[in-house]
Amino acid sequence: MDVDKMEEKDWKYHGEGNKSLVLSHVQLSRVLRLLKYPAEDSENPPQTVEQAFRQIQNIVDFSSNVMSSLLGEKFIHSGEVVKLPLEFVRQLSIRVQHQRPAWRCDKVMDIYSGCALCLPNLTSPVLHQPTHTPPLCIEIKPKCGFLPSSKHVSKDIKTKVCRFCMHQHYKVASGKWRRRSLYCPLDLFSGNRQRMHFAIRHLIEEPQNNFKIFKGGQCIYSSKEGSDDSLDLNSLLHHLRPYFLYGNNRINTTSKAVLNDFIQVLVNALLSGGGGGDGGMVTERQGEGRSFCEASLFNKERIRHGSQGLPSDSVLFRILQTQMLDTQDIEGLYPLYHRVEQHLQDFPKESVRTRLQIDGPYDEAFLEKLQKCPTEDDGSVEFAVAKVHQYRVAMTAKDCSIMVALVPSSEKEEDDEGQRQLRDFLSSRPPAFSYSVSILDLDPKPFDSIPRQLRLDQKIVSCYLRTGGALPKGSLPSLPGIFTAAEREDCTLLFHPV
Ligand SMILES: O=P(O)(O)O[C@@H]1[C@@H](OP(=O)(O)O)[C@H](OP(=O)(O)O)[C@H](O)[C@H](OP(=O)(O)O)[C@H]1OP(=O)(O)O
Ligand SMILES: Nc1ncnc2c1ncn2[C@@H]1O[C@H](COP(=O)(O)OP(=O)(O)OP(=O)(O)O)[C@@H](O)[C@H]1O
Repeated sequence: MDVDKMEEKDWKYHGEGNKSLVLSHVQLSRVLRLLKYPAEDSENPPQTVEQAFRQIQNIVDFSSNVMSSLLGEKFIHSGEVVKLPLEFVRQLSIRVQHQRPAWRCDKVMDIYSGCALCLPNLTSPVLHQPTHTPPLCIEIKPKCGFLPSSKHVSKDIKTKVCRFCMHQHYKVASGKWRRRSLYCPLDLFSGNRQRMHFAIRHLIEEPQNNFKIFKGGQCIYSSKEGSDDSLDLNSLLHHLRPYFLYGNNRINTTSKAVLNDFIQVLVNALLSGGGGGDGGMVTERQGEGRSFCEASLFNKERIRHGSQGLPSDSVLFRILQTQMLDTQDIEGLYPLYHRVEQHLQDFPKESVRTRLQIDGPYDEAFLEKLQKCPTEDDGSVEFAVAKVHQYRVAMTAKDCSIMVALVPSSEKEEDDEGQRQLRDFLSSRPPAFSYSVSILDLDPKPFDSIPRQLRLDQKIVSCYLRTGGALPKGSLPSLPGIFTAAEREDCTLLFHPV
């Protein structure tokens, strides 16, 4: 990308999270990810250009040297740091301001450093040929997929109800979201198609910041964050229908069938090895007790084919394994964090912080530290720091997103259109898609975010225990058309035999 020839008109607002704002190129399959700062800092940049550059380089290094090795290279696009003309950044910041959701405007885009991360645009993959049907890209932020079993967990409820489901109560109580999502990550990570299907329906019903759909690079379905606007399922179905018309269903494809087929294709991609293909070996998951959340509405008695587990080359398996590097739970980790903190206070030289790689560099030595961490605590600062590093990596895996790009198989790939239709007709299967699976948002979590984690954990658990898992009236999702009353009663009605 030639940064000297950058023109504002070629870039548009694409999206944002808590700490970065993303712009996409109108023609090239590229995005620029810029840092955000608290609005109070908008007059004075909170860090120097060198620090901003280092922060973004750290993101690239962490993704390419650490997360890529744990999650699998094939899923990762680490990108590169670019230095943009300041005037270009300032003009863009003004141009995109009105498109930003109000609830994200407590932070402003960094207009001082000119540093940004340049990445492939995962919502308009290059494998798409412009003449054909645009790709559908589905973004899922799955969050934590297991229940802790650490001996340090002090509240029994944490071993029964997953963090996401408990957190929903806190989010509704604190006004972050008006309605509770009934999505449960443990269902998505189960590897059981029925449970995964159930989980995805709940993501569609109440997407919050966990689910988005893009068509040809445009976001066509997401929560209108902070607003009470109801979601438009009919509009979504209108977009999806052309992708799922096939065989004898060409005319009479019901909304339910379209949605079921869409979810089935998505589940296939999530269980696959990441780029076409059939998935490979099925690996047994951890003990059943850790993989069911008591707050999930999925009726576990109804599982028809037992728990299949996740294929070891699937994106969900890799993410879950990395999340499970959090072996101590925040309650067990905090004293180890405290040991490191104490050591840094006792030896305040910068060289100590550097030797322990508290703020990077995120290189092979960092990866080795966390991979070679002994199982027994010998009381050393090295043990504590390795556990903290593992925890931070697990945090990143608990907060990353998956992007699944679905491209309808082109006529070329399908030997002959007529034959394809006949095959679809005979098999009553949805049409074929090629797909690619990527993981985004693999930033390192700062060392000093750990005390906040402990406080948040305590707030979430005490809120859940205080309310007994009950929610205020009207805070349950109610998107017409996703679940009928009967389906809520019996989720097994939802599924095609597979
Ligand atoms: O703590 P959590 O689980 O609420 O996760 C935070 C996310 O909230 P969520 O619950 O997904 O809505 C939060 O997402 P939102 O701002 O709510 O969209 C961020 O991803 C935050 O990460 P960071 O501080 O920006 O690096 C996330 O913080 P970390 O815990 O990953 O630091
Ligand atoms: N490479 C990419 N291609 C396409 N879209 C992207 C890409 N990277 C990010 N996005 C979009 O921009 C949004 C914000 O990006 P991202 O999740 O990285 O921000 P963040 O501030 O790190 O989020 P968080 O709130 O989790 O900290 C994403 O949800 C996604 O929709």
